[in-house]
Amino acid sequence: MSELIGSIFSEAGFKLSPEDVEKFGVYLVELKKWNRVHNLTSLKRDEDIIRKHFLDSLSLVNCFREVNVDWKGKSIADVGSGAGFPGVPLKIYLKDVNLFLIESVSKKCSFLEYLKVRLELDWTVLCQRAEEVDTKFDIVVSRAMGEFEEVYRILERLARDYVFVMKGKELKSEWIQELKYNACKAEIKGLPPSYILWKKLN
Ligand SMILES: C[S@@+](CC[C@H](N)C(=O)[O-])C[C@H]1O[C@@H](n2cnc3c(N)ncnc32)[C@H](O)[C@@H]1O
Repeated sequence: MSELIGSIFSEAGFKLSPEDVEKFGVYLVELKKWNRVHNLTSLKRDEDIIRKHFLDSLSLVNCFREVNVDWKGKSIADVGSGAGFPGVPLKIYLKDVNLFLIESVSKKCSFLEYLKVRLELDWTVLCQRAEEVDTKFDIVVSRAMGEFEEVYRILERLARDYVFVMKGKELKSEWIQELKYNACKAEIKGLPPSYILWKKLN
């Protein structure tokens, strides 16, 4: 298992420490265990979970680098985090970020609270609808929370500096021209190319 995790990440250019590999291993085991009772992910195979959830979440790191985002010590909110994507892989890899996971479904919040203890990491779970959160965060990230046209305002209201939305393969010109978003093209070995929309607010 550790070998598979290490090799998938290193092939894609992410060097993980043995501790990080172990944390991703525990995450995988717990996700599959909880998935037997709660529907947290439709993916069943280890390799699919590692690539499509863990590695895909880290495509944000490449976009942060491309945009020159200084994430160290910053607050990052993952909105509609579900089983922790992309926030938890970001926390494992970046470490020095103050992570908030916003998720409205209580069984998913319970998983995120449990996972924090199992991984011996620190983050805050805000178990409520994002529309009801009245704090601002330096960086707001989100994956698969809903239609872009419906979520971008919710995300921008929560962000002090940046919004990053993982959009997959879809990119509409109006998001760039009318809503003034920019796009990173994530090309990570082992994953189909995908877009991350981003906007600097200040
Ligand atoms: C399709 S899942 C994606 C989960 C995760 N981001 C991922 O990429 O695997 C969408 C998640 O967003 C949550 N969600 C949707 N709208 C929300 C809102 N307004 N506030 C908080 N959570 C929301 C849902 O409960 C669900 O867990």
